[in-house]
Order: sequence, then structure tokens, then C-alpha cells
Amino acid sequence: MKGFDYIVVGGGSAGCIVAARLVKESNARVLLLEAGSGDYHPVLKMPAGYMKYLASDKYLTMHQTQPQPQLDGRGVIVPQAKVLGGGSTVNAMVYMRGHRQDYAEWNRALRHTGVDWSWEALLPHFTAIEDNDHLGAPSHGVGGPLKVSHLGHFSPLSRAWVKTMQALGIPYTPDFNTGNPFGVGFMQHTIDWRTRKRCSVVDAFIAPLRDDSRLVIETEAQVEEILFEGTEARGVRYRRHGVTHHAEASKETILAAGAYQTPKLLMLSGVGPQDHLAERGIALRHHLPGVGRNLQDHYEVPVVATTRGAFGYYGQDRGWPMIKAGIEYLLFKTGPVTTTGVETCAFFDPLDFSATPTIQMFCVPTVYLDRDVMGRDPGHGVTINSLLLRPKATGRVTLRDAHPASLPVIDTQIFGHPDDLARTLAGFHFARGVIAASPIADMIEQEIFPGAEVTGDEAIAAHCKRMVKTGYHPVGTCRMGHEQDPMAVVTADLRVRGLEKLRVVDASIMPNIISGNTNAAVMAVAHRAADLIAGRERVVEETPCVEVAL
Ligand SMILES: Cc1cc2nc3c(=O)[nH]c(=O)nc-3n(C[C@H](O)[C@H](O)[C@H](O)COP(=O)(O)OP(=O)(O)OC[C@H]3O[C@@H](n4cnc5c(N)ncnc54)[C@H](O)[C@@H]3O)c2cc1C
Repeated sequence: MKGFDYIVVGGGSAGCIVAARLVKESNARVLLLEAGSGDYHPVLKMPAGYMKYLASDKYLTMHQTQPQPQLDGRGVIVPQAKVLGGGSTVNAMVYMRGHRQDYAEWNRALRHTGVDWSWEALLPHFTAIEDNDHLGAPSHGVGGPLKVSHLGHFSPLSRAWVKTMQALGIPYTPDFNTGNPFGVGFMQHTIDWRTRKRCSVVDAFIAPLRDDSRLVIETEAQVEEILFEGTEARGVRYRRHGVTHHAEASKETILAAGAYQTPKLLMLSGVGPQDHLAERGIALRHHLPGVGRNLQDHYEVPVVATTRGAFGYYGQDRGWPMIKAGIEYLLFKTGPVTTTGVETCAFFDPLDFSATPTIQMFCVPTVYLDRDVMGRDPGHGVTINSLLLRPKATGRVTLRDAHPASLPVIDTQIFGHPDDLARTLAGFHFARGVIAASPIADMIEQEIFPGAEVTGDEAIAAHCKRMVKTGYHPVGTCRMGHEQDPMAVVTADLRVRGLEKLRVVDASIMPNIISGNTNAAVMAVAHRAADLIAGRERVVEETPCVEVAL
């Protein structure tokens, strides 16, 4: 049996930050266990590699939802990272913090007791992590480990789209990360502006500790069970290269396996809804009905058009264009390899520009659809995606069976609440209007998905159901909550309720999804979790209520 102070399960966005900070700032001995491989392949450092990882299951687990009756039986692919660095290694690198109101809602879920999770309380963690190349105090950090900048290349379609959105009344914003992201503009990304390489949590937090013997990282190590003595977590059982290992944590076991796998691991270990565990033949350790519930994600629907010329990135990933772009990148660190292709976005409510944004709209200068709906190779094109920021329907993660290798059952309930489809339709109509407006209209040939002939809410709703895809942001399946909340899984300081020496620090803990891409918020949570674990932050009885009227 190997012994450590802490064991961190899952070497993703949250796990790497917690592990590194516990070693560096608390002088702890930490075992970090990651199911996926190391992040050595050079393509994992290239911004343009993003579309390549998405097309393969080498670094992603290709989960698929249960057939969704409200999507006419479609099961949607919902991939999650499986590599050291987790989502931060394979994601689209968008650096987005959401709306301050999202965090006020976290506090509300806690009845303002325990730990203050308001925007103001998290801001020091956002800024401590960050090394921004052109934005500074009070909203941004300089000198932190994580490089944040703009992409190195913008397509003519992205530029035209930003101008078109302004012509339609959405103001330009130079910074989405000040607490209210309303506006249109070029997004910040976790990219190193000097090398034009991706900056993952491995690059930012783990690489400086590579030779530190206090941090032991085992990749291709699948944790199968949390080991307990009574109600106290004592360590884990894991499998690596066909061999079973046990490891002990004298201080704490910390779960950071992501919003699908953390609840799965808790349930495999007997922590979860009593009835469900009994159905799967798993002995109950502790009844926590909220484990796996409250699944939230972002879902987006596309309008796709072909363009009159090569304004976007179609064909850049093969043949001579790829070789040319590769040489340009190697020699000058410029060109299409320095972009993920997801360059711009807008936050707004299509029905009322003065209201809190309900939609995040992306312009992707290529045809960007899930593999289960991509019918044909359409050539040069553009995809305008409307992503619903705060869906009302919530889903659930359960166990398929008691085998650790089985993927969990994911029931997302996409469009399970009528308001979610209604708001998505409003976004869709707006997106359709954008490609018909100047100046982007001059570049558009014709709408191909769903096609200009598809009109009327019923037909468009059918298109949304057929084409809706995940934004890759599952959260909430082990959510924080106050003491009287029966569905809360963790306390305000991220301890699993009713058990000792066990915490959750990843995307699972969010009571409600934030209004934006989730990686920055996960990293801030993990950064703060290291302080909570080390006792650097005092847990107070009651926190001030920070509410913002919008
Ligand atoms: C394709 C894609 C694109 C995205 N794009 C963006 C974006 O542009 N901007 C943004 O803000 N967010 C983006 N996200 C979301 C963001 O990356 C995630 O919200 C964030 O990474 C979640 O962090 P996490 O620590 O909770 O989980 P993860 O980063 O997913 O880490 C969990 C890790 O745990 C490991 N693991 C799971 N089970 C076990 C086990 N039993 N034993 C050991 N290890 C285990 C997994 O292999 C994984 O590496 C994207 C995500 C994906 C998948």
C-alpha cells in the first residue's frame, strides 16, 4: 500500500491545480491519478489541434446520452476529456468567467452560509491564476501561471460577423470577463502569446513541479473505488496496466474526475441514492440522494451556410494547405495553426437587449456539427451556433452496472423544459437574421442547414432537436448546498456530506451552470479548494449576501 497526504482522483482542470497547490504551498505529498494518457503528443499543444481531438476518441471519452424522447429518441454524443490536463488539454481554450449573477445564485443555494462563493469572493482566484498579455487589474491577473491571450489568427468571416452583430445592435466588448459579458467580440483564450502554444493546467501548474518528488503522477490509472474505514475515506483502489493497486491518503481523498465520472465513482463506492445502489447490487455506505442529480450543460443549435469563397478554415487540415500552415507556424508562429476556429462570440437576449444575456452565440468559420448529424462534406461554410446559457431542465447521471469500466448512464433532458426550446428558437431566428445582414451577407452563398425553405416554429423545432449538440460543459452532479438541503452532496467547503476526509473539487460542485464556458470557473473553484483544504481560508458561519439586480 502506497501512502500519501492527499490523493487526487482525476488529473483534469481541477485535479492538476489542487494537486500542484497542495504540493507547492502546503508541502504535502500528493498522488495524482489520471485515467487518460500523458499530454506528450505535439498536436496537443497546437491550437488548431482542437478539431482533430474532437474527431477522435484518443483523448476523449465519447459518452452518449440515453435516447431522449423529447429529441425524438436521439442520443447525443457528450464527450469528456481523458488525458492529463483533462478539458484544459483538449478544449477550445475559450477563457470565459460567466455572469456575476451566476455566483450570487451559488450563494443563494447555500443560504449564504459557510463560504462566500460570490463573484467578488472568486475574483482573487481568477486573477491569481491568470497571466493576461494585455488586460490588467482590477479584473485581470498578470504574472500568474496560466497564459491568457487572444488567438493568433482571425478569419475574415469572424471579423465580418463581429461587425454584422454591431450593425444589428449588439455593442462591441473588448472584455467578456468583467462580470457581465453582454456584447460581441473576440474571445480570450488560454494560449501563450509568445510561443502560440496552448496553455493547459499541466503547462501552468504541473510542469514547474515535474522534478518534485512530493508529487507523484500516475497516468492510465483508473480509480475504481474509494476505500473507507467507517465514514472516513482512507484512500483508493485503482487499476493500471491490468494490475490492481491500493493507495492510502492520511489527510484527504479529493475527487476531481469531472461531472460524469465523479458521481459514478461515488456511487461505485456506495455513496449515492439508496434505491439506485440497491438496484445495481452495490452495498450502501452512505445515502446521498443528490449524487448524479442536477446535471446541467450548455446546448447549442446551428444555422449553417455555404460561403462564396474560402473565407474560413475548410480544407486547412489536409494536403498542401495543411503543410503550408504547418511551415508558417513552425517558422513564424502565425497563421491558421494559431487558432481553434472558435474565435468570436456574443452574449445577449435576442428578445430584449437590455435583459440579462440568455444566449451565447458563436460564429465558427467552418461547418461544425456533431458526427451523428453531419450528412455530407459541404465545402466552404460558416456555422452560427446559439447556445442556451441557463437551461431550466436538469438531467441525471446513474450507473449502468457495478463494473468500474462501464460508462455511466447519462440522461441530459435536453429541451426537457419548454422554456429551453423557446429561448433556443429565439436564438436560432436571430442567427438566421445575422447571415442575411451586412457585411457578412456578402460572403454567404446559401443556408444549407436547415435550409431557407424550412420555416415556421414547428419545422425549426424539429431541426433543433435533430441538430442540437453539447457545448461540452456538464456540471452540477455533486452540487453544493446548505445543511437542510437533502439533495446537496457537498458542503460550502466542498466536503462530501456525512463522510470524513473526502471532498469534491471539480465541475460537479456547481449548484447552477454559469453563463459561459466552464473551464475558468472550474479552475477558480479548484484554486480556492486548495486554500480550503489547507485551512488557509476561514470558513465563516454566515457570508454577506451579494446580489446584483439586472
Ligand atoms: C471538447 C471540449 C471542449 C471544451 N471547450 C471549452 C472551452 O473552450 N472553454 C471552456 O471554458 N470550457 C471548455 N470545455 C469545458 C471545460 O474544459 C471543462 O468544464 C473542465 O475541463 C472541467 O474540469 P474538471 O476538472 O471538472 O474535469 P476534466 O477536466 O474533464 O477532468 C477530469 C479528469 O478525470 C479523469 N478521470 C475520470 N474518471 C477517472 C477515474 N475513475 N480515475 C482517474 N481519472 C479519472 C478524466 O480522464 C479527466 O482527465 C470543453 C470541454 C470539452 C470536453
